[in-house]
Amino acid sequence: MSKYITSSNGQQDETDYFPEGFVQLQNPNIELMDQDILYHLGLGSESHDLIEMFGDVKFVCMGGTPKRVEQFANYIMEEIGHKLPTGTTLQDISRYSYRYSMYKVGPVLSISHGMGIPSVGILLNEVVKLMHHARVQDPIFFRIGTSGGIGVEGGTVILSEEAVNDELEPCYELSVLGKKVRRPAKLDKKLLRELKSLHHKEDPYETVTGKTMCTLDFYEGQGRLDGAFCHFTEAEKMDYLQSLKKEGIVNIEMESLAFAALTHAAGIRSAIVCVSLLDRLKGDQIHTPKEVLDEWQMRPQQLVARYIKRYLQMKGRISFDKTCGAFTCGGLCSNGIESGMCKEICQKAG
Ligand SMILES: O=P(O)(O)O[C@H]1O[C@H](CO)[C@@H](O)[C@H]1O
Ligand SMILES: O=c1cc[nH]c(=O)[nH]1
Repeated sequence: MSKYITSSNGQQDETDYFPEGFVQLQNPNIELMDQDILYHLGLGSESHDLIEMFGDVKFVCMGGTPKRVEQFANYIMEEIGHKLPTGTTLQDISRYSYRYSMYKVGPVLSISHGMGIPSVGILLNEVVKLMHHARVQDPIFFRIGTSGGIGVEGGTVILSEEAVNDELEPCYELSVLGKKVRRPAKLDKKLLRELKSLHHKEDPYETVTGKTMCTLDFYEGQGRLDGAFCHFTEAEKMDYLQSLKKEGIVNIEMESLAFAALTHAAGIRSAIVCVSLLDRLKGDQIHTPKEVLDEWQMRPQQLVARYIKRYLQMKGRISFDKTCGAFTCGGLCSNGIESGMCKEICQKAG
């Protein structure tokens, strides 16, 4: 029988947020090991000084392809005005793993996760351990992805409220020692609101929120008629997609369940920002020209970059008021900026 993982306080679906904000592992074995080899990242806790290399990380941004995460690394470098040491260029830190690509730009890590739950699941195990070994405090994870919209035009940016499986449950199921273990696939609600508030009226596209369905396949698994295998009719497909729409599903992709569940289980705040590549109620094949798709894929990156920039700007403006003995954010808190963000920075500064 399936069961929910329970946290140490015995609650069914809550994870503990550890006091100092360090990422804790829910695995006592790791501390007993002489070294921890992060095999798929090409890193290790003894072979590399992980605190020195990654201790200042605040944001971990993930996307499916090596190209996208390299592009995001270059883009965020421009946006936050990060300068590389003279004579150096951006390097793929995980290049010798031949699995994933990872770039570091100041407090931002940009990492490719490949396609599907197994690939993102393996990566998350190692990145969560990396955060732990590097003693990173309160990291925020983003998935910057693509998806098929349901009643949502191509080019629309979609913020996931929750990730659901194909039975529409917000639940990631994994077989552990032959038994099904279920973990709640929860995303951070406040982060979602903050991201939503960063959509600009002038943006030439819509930003919508809703449930994201995560599947194990791109073709039959997403009700496509154009795979190598198909034993259902167009009418059956349309009935199915319309039923998803009625349930509040706005897009379909292939990593959100594991991403939401594993970040939540690790006590890490996370959000998923995808662009829709097409409206699945209108077709299956992606006809849009490559240059247009490339521009669309920048849209989730822009939103996440706005969040990161604002966070860093606000952090830079925190000062200590000697008169009242409190940290102030240059008046930002009272100027309509999402107060949660200020509070988090203030608390950390304090
Ligand atoms: O665009 P990314 O982030 O790779 O993700 C989406 O694209 C892939 C399918 O083309 C799946 O992995 C799906 O989740
Ligand atoms: O339809 C789509 C488009 C991108 N990614 C998916 O998983 N499905």
